[in-house]
Amino acid sequence: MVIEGLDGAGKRTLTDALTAALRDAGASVATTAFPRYGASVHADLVREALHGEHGDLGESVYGMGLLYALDRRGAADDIHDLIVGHDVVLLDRYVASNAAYQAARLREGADSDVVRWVRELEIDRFGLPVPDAHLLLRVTPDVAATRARGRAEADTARARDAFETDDDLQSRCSAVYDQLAAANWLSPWHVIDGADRVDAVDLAKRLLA
Ligand SMILES: Nc1ncnc2c1ncn2[C@@H]1O[C@H](COP(=O)(O)OP(=O)(O)OP(=O)(O)O)[C@@H](O)[C@H]1O
Ligand SMILES: Cc1cn([C@H]2C[C@H](O)[C@@H](COP(=O)(O)O)O2)c(=O)[nH]c1=O
Repeated sequence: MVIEGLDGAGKRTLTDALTAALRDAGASVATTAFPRYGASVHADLVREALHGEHGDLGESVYGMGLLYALDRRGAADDIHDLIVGHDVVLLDRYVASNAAYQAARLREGADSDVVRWVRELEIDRFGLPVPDAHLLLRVTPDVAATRARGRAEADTARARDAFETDDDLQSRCSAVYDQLAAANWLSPWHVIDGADRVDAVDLAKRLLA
């Protein structure tokens, strides 16, 4: 199960709450977040590029898309093992993040070459598992930006990066996410209203039903 949404939407917060609720209900749960900052050289290159290092690398849509994909490729065996060993595997961002953000950066939609490229590269060529479902944690770009700003003010180690500070990109990305959800891209998508606190206990019950 993949949790997707804009920067600052609350995915990490929901992942933590849902993990606790699922465990309380008796399920074995594993979680992973992408990019795997601090755990993969490709993810660390991404972070550095999003903070202005490595010349024009951060401007390259396909270059950045490939780095995100290589980060996940390095985790492919681990993800397969987690799926075998747990009732639920929660992924905080996955292949759909790459599709949404890179399409948004190119000012394209869900039906675009870059979205097809992401799928062919990550699923067909790298053999990453196809998720059973996506949860789109939907908030307006304004709400997401406010939350991301608040987080950066509270934690200086979490300074906003080039994608987070680009309001137009976040708006386009929100539109692409809606299109991916409407098309049930890769698997069924469930849209969750993230404007208020999500009831993780209720969500866990529905997921386990
Ligand atoms: N429902 C909510 N209402 C108000 N604030 C929230 C809510 N959910 C999360 N937050 C706060 O918003 C900020 C961003 O949340 P979080 O880190 O979970 O987002 P994220 O989607 O994982 O972000 P990113 O993709 O940028 O890592 C945090 O400070 C968090 O405490
Ligand atoms: C996994 C992934 C992420 N992105 C984008 C989305 C965010 O703006 C940044 C970093 O993610 P974080 O949640 O803020 O840590 O990268 C992407 O474009 N492609 C991906 O595959």
